[in-house]
Amino acid sequence: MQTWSVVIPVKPVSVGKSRLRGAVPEDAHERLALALARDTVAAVLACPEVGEVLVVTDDPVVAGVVTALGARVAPDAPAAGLNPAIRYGESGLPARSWRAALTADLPALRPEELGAALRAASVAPERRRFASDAPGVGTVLLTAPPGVPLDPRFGGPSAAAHAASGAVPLTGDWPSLRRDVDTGADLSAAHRLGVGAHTSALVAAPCGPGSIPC
Ligand SMILES: Nc1nc2c(ncn2[C@@H]2O[C@H](COP(=O)(O)OP(=O)(O)OP(=O)(O)O)[C@@H](O)[C@H]2O)c(=O)[nH]1
Ligand SMILES: C=C(OP(=O)(O)O)C(=O)O
Repeated sequence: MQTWSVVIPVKPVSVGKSRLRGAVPEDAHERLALALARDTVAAVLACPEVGEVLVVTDDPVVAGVVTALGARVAPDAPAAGLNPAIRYGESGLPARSWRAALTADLPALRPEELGAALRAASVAPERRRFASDAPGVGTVLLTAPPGVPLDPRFGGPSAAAHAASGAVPLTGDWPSLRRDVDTGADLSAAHRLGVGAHTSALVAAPCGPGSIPC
């Protein structure tokens, strides 16, 4: 079994997850953004295939929470957006490691599904691999074998961008891995799959009074 080093970029919660604003009361938005990242990082650290997690963030609260979970933290030194943050994080990983980048908005992530995706990424073809999000438009996971740069193309229709750059899609049935949360509807879908403890604590049961949208 390969052991993976995983980079997770996290935007400061004061500005992150802007498309999700309104899904919970305004005064809970930043706590929700923090909870999404916290549940994601906890699931990644619980995955036996993962040897280390490096979170790239300028948010001191996120940094404190993920450090307590067992992740390493690097500042977002480039301050130039998501892909530069991932490249910067990658530069801090062991040179000959199997590497992955994962978004921090996967609150339903199950460690066994991430592990299955990483195992699939470590067999032939030993190339850059990616897992698209549930709609098949974005990307949740990008991987590279030792010696091959991740060369991330996250943002917008990134599944097509990763494929065009030569990365090979991972085709497994991993609903919790593919369920990123950008909108209230995504949050409802994640809640139906079963979210981690911190997200769960902030999200009422779907379809009830005062609940997130169904
Ligand atoms: N360190 C860092 N992480 C980023 C940056 N931009 C996005 N991310 C992270 O990259 C992942 C995917 O980004 P999005 O899903 O678009 O998240 P977002 O930018 O917070 O969401 P919106 O404001 O709704 O666009 C999330 O884990 C974000 O926290 C950045 O400039 N720096
Ligand atoms: C950054 C990405 O995520 P989102 O769909 O949240 O913009 C992406 O899919 O490349």
